Amino acid sequence: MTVREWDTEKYKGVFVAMYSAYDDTGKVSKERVRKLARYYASTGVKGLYVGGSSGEGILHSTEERKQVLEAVMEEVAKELIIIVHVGANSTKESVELAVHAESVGVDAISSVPAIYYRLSEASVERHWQEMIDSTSLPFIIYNIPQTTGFHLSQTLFKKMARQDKVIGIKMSGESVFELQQFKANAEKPLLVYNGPDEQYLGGRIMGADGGIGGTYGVMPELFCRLERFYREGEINKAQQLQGKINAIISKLLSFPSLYGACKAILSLRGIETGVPRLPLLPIGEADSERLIELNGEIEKLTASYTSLQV
Ligand SMILES: CC(=O)N[C@@H]([C@@H](O)[C@H](O)[C@H](O)CO)[C@@H](O)CC(=O)C(=O)O
Repeated sequence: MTVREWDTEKYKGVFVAMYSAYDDTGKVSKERVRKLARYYASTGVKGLYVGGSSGEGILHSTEERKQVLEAVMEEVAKELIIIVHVGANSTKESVELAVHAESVGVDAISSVPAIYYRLSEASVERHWQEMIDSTSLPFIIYNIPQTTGFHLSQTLFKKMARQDKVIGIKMSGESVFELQQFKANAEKPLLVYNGPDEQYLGGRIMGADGGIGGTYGVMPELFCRLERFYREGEINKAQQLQGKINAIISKLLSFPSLYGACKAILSLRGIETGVPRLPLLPIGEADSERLIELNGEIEKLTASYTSLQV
């Protein structure tokens, strides 16, 4: 069998886990999705991760997930690398989304294990395998044990990673040791993405090839700067910037919902994405002053770092 060589370079770097975009009645708005994607295309990020946790994919109908992806592809497919999360509770729906993703030309598909049922490794393996076999696209495992409850073992990971089409893992668990182990245990060069935005630098130092994160969405230029510091070996500067980013993330996490806060910040910048879908909470009036202040802080920090780019 010929081993297919993927251009893994194109998958390395900063990927925004893109938020959902709804109209004012809560329906998915293709127009707003396009506007959000266009904004990210202007910031220097490598690509987008569509329909993941930050994208609320799991709260959307299959049709809505297709609509979101189509809007993204229509707007930025030529400029950004697009990875789409196709994981759903049933394998059947996940496969349908994977096939659709291939038909619109994404660069890779990705999936969490199915949630709700306490699944065996064999079950998760089969779930992923059906998706992998349904397209000719590369596949990126999405490991996020704190939300799915599924702890991916190195054994299953190793087995999955032997396949040509499995090119990477998005490691949203918090252990950078485990992240490093995924990299070390793959029997081929394999992409590892840092998941926790608070330790982007830590993940990179321990072997990640880039990151996929939700809070990048309100400060994409800062994560691009952090990536650049790391690539240029400016570790002290990178450490300082990571500290400043973390102060912002802590404030974002102090609101009733992280996505609500991020979406409200985008709205302050004229990018409307609506409020998150329940049960994720919106941000109330009482928090608006604090949000304006935080947005100002992010913009000031971004300006101070982008002025460094000559
Ligand atoms: C557990 C969790 O949700 N982690 C987030 C982070 O971006 C996270 O929101 C951030 O580090 C703030 O804690 C990402 O790893 C998830 C992600 O990329 C996604 O939206 O799919």
